[in-house]
Amino acid sequence: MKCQHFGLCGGCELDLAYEKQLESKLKQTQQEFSSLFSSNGFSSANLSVHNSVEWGFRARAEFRFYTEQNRIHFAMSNREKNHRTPITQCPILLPIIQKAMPLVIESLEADETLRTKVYACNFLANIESQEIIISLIYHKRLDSIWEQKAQNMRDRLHTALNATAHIIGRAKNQKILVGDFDYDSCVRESLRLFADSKQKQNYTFFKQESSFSQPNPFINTKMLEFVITHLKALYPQPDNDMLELYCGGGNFSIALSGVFRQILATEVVKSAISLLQQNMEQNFCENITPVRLNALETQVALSGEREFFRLRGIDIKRFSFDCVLIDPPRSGVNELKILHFLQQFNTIVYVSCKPHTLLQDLQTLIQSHNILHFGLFDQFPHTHHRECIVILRQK
Ligand SMILES: C[S@@+](CC[C@H](N)C(=O)[O-])C[C@H]1O[C@@H](n2cnc3c(N)ncnc32)[C@H](O)[C@@H]1O
Repeated sequence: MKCQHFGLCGGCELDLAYEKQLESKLKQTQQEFSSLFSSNGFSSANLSVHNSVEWGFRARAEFRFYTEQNRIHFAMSNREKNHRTPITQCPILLPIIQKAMPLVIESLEADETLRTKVYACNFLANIESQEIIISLIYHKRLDSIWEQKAQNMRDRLHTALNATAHIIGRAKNQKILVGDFDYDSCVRESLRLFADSKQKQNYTFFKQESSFSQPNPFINTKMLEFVITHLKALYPQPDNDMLELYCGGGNFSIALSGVFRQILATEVVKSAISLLQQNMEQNFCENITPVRLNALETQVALSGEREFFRLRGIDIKRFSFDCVLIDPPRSGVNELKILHFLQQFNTIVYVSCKPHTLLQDLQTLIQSHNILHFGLFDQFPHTHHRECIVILRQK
């Protein structure tokens, strides 16, 4: 293992050659889903596996600080014990985050205002390693002196990293932005899909410090390509409409806007909906309608069970949905009413970060649908985590 903190920090778990890790994830998935596959007539040999870059892939990181003999360190908790391990490097992070880590420590050690009562630090960077947000979180009120010091720190980081650096100071009921953000608390990422082919799809996507964003941008590119490729085969012309639940800032919505005539994208978090609106504007996507509704509310609204003020001005009847895409949190859909609603669509795309809940939800969905494609994506090498995308079609 390349990392000196392996076994002490609670992050990585697998100390195996990368090919062996993929093999074992594939085997485990085939075993767990074998009876579901056979009852649905899907051959597990058709399960596709998508590898990640092995190191330098993670665009988000969260650390605590740990002070020992007047020296400040990044820290991670050990999985079993409630013990903080000092971290000096982390090779799974994007190169710009790895480069920024010792510079952050240097800045804190050199300045008492920045160092006092700081207890955590989050990083968010873009795939190109050209832009980074460093969030410093405090147990104290931040004042103008802190802001000036943070500005100096940002200028130093900017030069040392040869990249755009921003600092966010957070404390109770307080958030101070230090940097020239293009959009509130966001980094700008250039997505290059199908880079080696004629159907290149390049666009810009904003990722926000406080909202969900895909942690491994290399795997995210592969996930988007997988979904676009298979949906384009089902929908060669943009004549159909798609409903999306759990859309976040529009990672899938923006990528799929060329495949569909219209997309209705729903999500529970208000700031994620604003982020999606910003991403639509940035990419001139006029065929996406974002609405803040949770998954159950979406089902209730579209089934005509109740009217929502949040849907005022939106003519639901103008949509003719054929496809639904869902990307729920780890708990899955886990609601029979929503699963039955999903069964009304010809195509279901299920993006899952937890095979266990995916398996549970699929038990219902395969009663009406056949599995066409099943992709396993290695979002987090060196851990047991498995990300799956399943595309189902009505029987
Ligand atoms: C795994 S993220 C996926 C986001 C997006 N598809 C992406 O790729 O970035 C799950 C999203 O579901 C949202 N969410 C969580 N519970 C929800 C619910 N009950 N109804 C709707 N959205 C929900 C979260 O806010 C989050 O944005």
